[in-house]
Amino acid sequence: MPTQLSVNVNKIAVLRNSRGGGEPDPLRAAKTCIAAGANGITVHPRPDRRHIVAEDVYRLRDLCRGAVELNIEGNPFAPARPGYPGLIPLAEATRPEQCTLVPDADGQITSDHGFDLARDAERLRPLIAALKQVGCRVSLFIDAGTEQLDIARDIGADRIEIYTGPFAEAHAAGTVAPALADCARTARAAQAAGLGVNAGHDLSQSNLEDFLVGVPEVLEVSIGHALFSEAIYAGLDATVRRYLALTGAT
Ligand SMILES: CC(=O)[C@@H](O)[C@H](O)COP(=O)(O)O
Ligand SMILES: NCC(=O)COP(=O)(O)O
Repeated sequence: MPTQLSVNVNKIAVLRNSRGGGEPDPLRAAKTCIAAGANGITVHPRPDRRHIVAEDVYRLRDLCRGAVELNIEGNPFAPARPGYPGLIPLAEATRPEQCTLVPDADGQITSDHGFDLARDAERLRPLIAALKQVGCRVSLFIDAGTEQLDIARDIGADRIEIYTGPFAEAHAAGTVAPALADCARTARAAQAAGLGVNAGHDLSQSNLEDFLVGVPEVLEVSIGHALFSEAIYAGLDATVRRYLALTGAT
């Protein structure tokens, strides 16, 4: 079965929020991704509303329903606050096909580590049960190299998502072998425990093929930052030419 691609549209909302209007619209970007064949849409609404907000998630829910998987990421321990309902209430309201739980602290620039399963398991257990109750598949964000994946299965998780930031960094530095081996070992341990394996963070056209060759049977990758960076470069030439046609310079 080919690895499914879920496009993370956070970055479209970063650009939109920088001007305070409605453009670019994550919904329109998601529509284009789905029309191009993407298998899912990922969002990571953060309590500080820096990019995707709950209102986006409701609209994306309607767009994805019956078409592709909606994957909502977030810290299940982060409390609700004005403008942020909390991950579990948001999932209860929107019933995404998948929720990926990520242990992000407030104000982190981006996700940079997975759960400590031995420490976090008992707090996660009832939250995973609540998500399963509304029909979500539950995936836990996990560092490559993590042992004890039986714990993840025992508390009710369906999948893990391997945090691929260190792999991507090592790939760019030309020293990828140990990081890739860590990812492969963790994937095998998760699969042996009966869990599915997703992966994400800083995956790109430069490193994805090597990752998928080195780590077998990855069910889904979620990609945002690099995908939209690459899309800017891919579309820039044609866009400049269209403006020049409008100014009469060509
Ligand atoms: C969970 C994860 O891996 C992150 O990549 C995250 O979804 C990205 O979040 P930001 O777009 O806020 O950096
Ligand atoms: N779960 C990872 C994700 O959704 C996208 O991460 P990135 O490609 O924006 O680093």
